[in-house]
Amino acid sequence: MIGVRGLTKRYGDVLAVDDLSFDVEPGKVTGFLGPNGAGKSTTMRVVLGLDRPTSGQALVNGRLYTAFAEPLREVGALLDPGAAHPGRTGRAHLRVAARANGIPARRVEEVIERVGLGRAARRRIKGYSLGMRQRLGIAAALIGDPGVLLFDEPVNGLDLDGVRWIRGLLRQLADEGRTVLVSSHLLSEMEQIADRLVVIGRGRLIADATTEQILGGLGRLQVRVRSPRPDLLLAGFRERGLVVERVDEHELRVEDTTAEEVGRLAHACDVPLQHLSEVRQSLEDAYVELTGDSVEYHGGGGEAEPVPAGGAR
Ligand SMILES: Nc1ncnc2c1ncn2[C@@H]1O[C@H](COP(=O)(O)OP(=O)(O)OP(=O)(O)O)[C@@H](O)[C@H]1O
Repeated sequence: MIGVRGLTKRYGDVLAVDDLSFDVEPGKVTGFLGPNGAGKSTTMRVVLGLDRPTSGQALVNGRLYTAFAEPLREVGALLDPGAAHPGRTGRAHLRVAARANGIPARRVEEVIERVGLGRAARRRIKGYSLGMRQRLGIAAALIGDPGVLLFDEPVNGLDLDGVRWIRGLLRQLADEGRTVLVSSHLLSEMEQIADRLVVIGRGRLIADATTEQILGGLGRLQVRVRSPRPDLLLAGFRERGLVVERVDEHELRVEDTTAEEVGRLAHACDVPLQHLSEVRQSLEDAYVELTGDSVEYHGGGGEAEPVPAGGAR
């Protein structure tokens, strides 16, 4: 169990995490979703005692990380897969971590097997592919058999096999009753992995619910309508409080309604239609809209421009 309470973290002028509160429960994969710079890594670092909060706190099983005598037995984390000493073998790297935490050496062999590192464990880390480094990082996270696990962007840069393997592993770890928090900036990835989602932007909580609830609330229905008299339709729809946008000379897009409703209104306005269809906004578009005001930088074709306070786009 992880409990984040009123967590705020400032780095000088940068407010990385802003009064953030959420819980991560055992037995589920919880996705920690947000655009780049949203504050996911900072939050994870505070949970792991690697950064001090400016205010508020993050507890693991009701205690501060720094209060654990043998923290690797409580919490395991994959933060930076490049952190291992390149001259060591994978096995030696894991043995050092085990010894430092009073964990028996046989556990090293168990985790090597669990992550499928196999014979690569005998080789020096500098020769590892990204996928092997990732497996080694996960082996290190699992070494103390912890009940709480944090993975920061674990599928970044992996090929499809690696991505599938990580998905399967996260599911198994949750099914074993562990608390699993996994961060990503990709909704499409989280959709396939997470039971619950904690969505943040600019350090603030945007949504905290089951993946199903969040996805169900995204992707609004829009109606495309073509007519030789779009001006009349536009005025008629707006009069009835509908949100309408002009797509081109003859086509309008009406938000949050149904084709039936639009057809009825067009008939009431006595305007002929040439086309009427319902389109669901894509989840990616909806996610960008949801977190849009909170994105730290928006690409503007050339140099990225910082967004002024207030989040104007
Ligand atoms: N040590 C630091 N010093 C100064 N600013 C920092 C530091 N660490 C993070 N930040 C800033 O805090 C904000 C949140 O960063 P963080 O890395 O937590 O976001 P993130 O959601 O993990 O993003 P990403 O997906 O890009 O890793 C950013 O504006 C970042 O530049």
